[in-house]
Amino acid sequence: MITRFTGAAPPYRGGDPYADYRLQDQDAVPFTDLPDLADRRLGGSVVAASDEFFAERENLLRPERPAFDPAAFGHKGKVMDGWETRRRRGPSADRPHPGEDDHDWALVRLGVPGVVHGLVVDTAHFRGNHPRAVAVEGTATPEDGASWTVLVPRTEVGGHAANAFRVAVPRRLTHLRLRQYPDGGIARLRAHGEPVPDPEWLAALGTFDLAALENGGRAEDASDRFYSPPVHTIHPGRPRTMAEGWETRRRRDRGHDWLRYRLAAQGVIRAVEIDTGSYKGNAPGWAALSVRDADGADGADRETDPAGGWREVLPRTALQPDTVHRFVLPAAAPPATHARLDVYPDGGIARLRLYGSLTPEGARHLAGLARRLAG
Ligand SMILES: NC(=O)NC(NC(N)=O)C(=O)[O-]
Repeated sequence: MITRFTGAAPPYRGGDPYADYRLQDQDAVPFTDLPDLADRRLGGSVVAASDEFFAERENLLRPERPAFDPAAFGHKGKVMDGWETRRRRGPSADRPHPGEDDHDWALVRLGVPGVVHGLVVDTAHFRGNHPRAVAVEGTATPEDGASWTVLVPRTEVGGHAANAFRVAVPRRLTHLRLRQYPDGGIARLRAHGEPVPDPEWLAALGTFDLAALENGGRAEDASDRFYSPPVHTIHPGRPRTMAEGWETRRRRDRGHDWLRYRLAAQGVIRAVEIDTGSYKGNAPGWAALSVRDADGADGADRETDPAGGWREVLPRTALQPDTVHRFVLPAAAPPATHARLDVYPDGGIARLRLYGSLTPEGARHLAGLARRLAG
């Protein structure tokens, strides 16, 4: 466990409900840079729960920060932005307390299967009604009789806190089981990790988006994360608002902003879609795309190459606001494992789609990875 919070938080006394929220220094939770594989926007779902009397299980995967309205009460009690079960009782008048192992559970299907490196069990706003302890298991075979691997053993947690756990289980998981002892409320569950695509599916598709998170792509880094994170650009679908893309702050220097991606595996990009959807007064003026092959023979020359191994495949090109731009790349585009989008001078990018196919080397790499992580 990374954070060490236990016990209840003080009752809410008015003012900012986050003023006394317990979150250790973000730097102590390094895995939150990795995408949340359970994110609802990626298709994550809470498919079942033992109980959800006070608050619905689906709240667990909502992407936004949990909200608290002190005045909101419904027919079932205080309206809570999380998953909250009723209070458990013992079997009889002389044994009024729940048994030692009594607990509630929720079953989560990840939006994107992959290796989970860290979990956050967020009890925001559950101050006197948070669980005493939690446990999390994972599997890739959720049907009856599935074998579950322990990711987090039963551990005491605190109320109104970000309870963070490092996970060291090198397996491709599709489902998680969250247990709370003996009952209570959990606002959010975040499962940060690396997506691991199904190589058979990608082979059947042939040509697909090599950058998409659901296909195993990653937004590795970006020049700016002021308004929104770079991972948004490889989410599925089109964004409905500016908040669902990647937007930089206004630059006041002579530089420019950029996004760097790791592709699903070594592949050849043939068609590029740059979407400035919703960015109307703040779309970049121009964009250029470069690729690099970290697996290829030219890797050795990278140290001496002034471009660091990057090859431009789309020269600096004007962009329109709120538009999907499509570019067909020259037939001779080089194989690549990474891509970089430079935007000039700053602005918002809603989505980047890099359609292409795996090289035989890339396909072999993904098949080997899936085999090793099948466990
Ligand atoms: N004030 C509460 O939150 N009480 C109860 N919970 C809800 N949601 O009403 C409870 O028993 O935990």
